[in-house]
Amino acid sequence: AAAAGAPVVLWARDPDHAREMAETRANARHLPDVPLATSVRPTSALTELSGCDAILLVVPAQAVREVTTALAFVLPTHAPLVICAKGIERDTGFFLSDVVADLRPGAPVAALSGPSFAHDVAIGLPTAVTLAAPDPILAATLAARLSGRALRVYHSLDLRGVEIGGAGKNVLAIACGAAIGRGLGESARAALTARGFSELMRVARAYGGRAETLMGLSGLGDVVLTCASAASRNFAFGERLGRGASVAEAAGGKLVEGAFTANALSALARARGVEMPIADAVAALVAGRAGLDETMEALMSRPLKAED
Ligand SMILES: NC(=O)C1=CN([C@@H]2O[C@H](COP(=O)(O)OP(=O)(O)OC[C@H]3O[C@@H](n4cnc5c(N)ncnc54)[C@H](O)[C@@H]3O)[C@@H](O)[C@H]2O)C=CC1
Ligand SMILES: O=C(CO)COP(=O)(O)O
Repeated sequence: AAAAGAPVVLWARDPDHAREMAETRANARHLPDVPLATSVRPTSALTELSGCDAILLVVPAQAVREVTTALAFVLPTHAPLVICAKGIERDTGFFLSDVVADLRPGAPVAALSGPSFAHDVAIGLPTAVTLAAPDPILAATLAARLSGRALRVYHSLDLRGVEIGGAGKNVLAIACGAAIGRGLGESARAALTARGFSELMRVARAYGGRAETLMGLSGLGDVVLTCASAASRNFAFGERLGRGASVAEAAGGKLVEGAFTANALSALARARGVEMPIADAVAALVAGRAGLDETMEALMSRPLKAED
């Protein structure tokens, strides 16, 4: 937002962290080598967001409810909340836009998603993402306001499709990481990526998402990035599981969204009669219900079928 020329209030819940960022003009905990733009003002006072005309919600998916509840008290109802988290609420199986809509009835909601490692965006490497909102004017306006020389933001009306692509690709990345970590090879990774993507297409269709959205940046684009790169926390988590680490060791204290989302995604699919064997396998692996070798064997011994 700052690179696109907007004045930005950067809220963090930890007062020490906000103070440190204001003093050092950097975020030593998350992006240590990137200076904060002069137009970014860190704070830990939520009330300072009350004058903002849009909010980018960049907290873990499982914290969206808590933070939106607090925000609902300070934001005017016309201010759009743009969900940047990628996941599904674990305890309820809710899509994040439904969590937000419940807490801020009638207020505008959008989602920003796509292949974009935070560090790449922060240092101004070329990146393209999708911003979706059911209101076409809101989607186009927000996309234009966030776009800059390095970040290209496409707009879309398909909020559901964008959410499912972003949440689902993290689950697939864990599967791909596990295959690589276990030494199953690049062909296995390609097979998991392609068959996993077809699972995402099926579940998205069942929940009203458009195939075109899944084929775009927020679906295929992010699947390609996250399933192929060891810089992805989800992929790296899977890779460590594949090498024999426990779930806790494999996470290494980092946020692994796919580990929280896998079971919820698999349950959403089941509820609409959609088959997602790869997502089911990741859910079982993460919950400790199955080992990697038996999981791979089960996937490989499924009945042969036509490719869909
Ligand atoms: N890091 C990346 O490259 C990208 C991340 N995302 C998504 O953004 C979301 C956040 O991820 P990151 O920023 O990378 O995670 P992170 O772990 O680097 O940072 C999360 C931040 O949220 C704060 N936080 C956690 N729980 C909170 C709560 N209950 N209330 C207030 N603040 C809370 C943490 O203190 C931390 O500062 C995730 O859903 C992720 O999938 C999306 C695209 C790229
Ligand atoms: O969403 C991302 C890139 O688009 C970041 O992926 P990880 O959370 O796996 O690091």
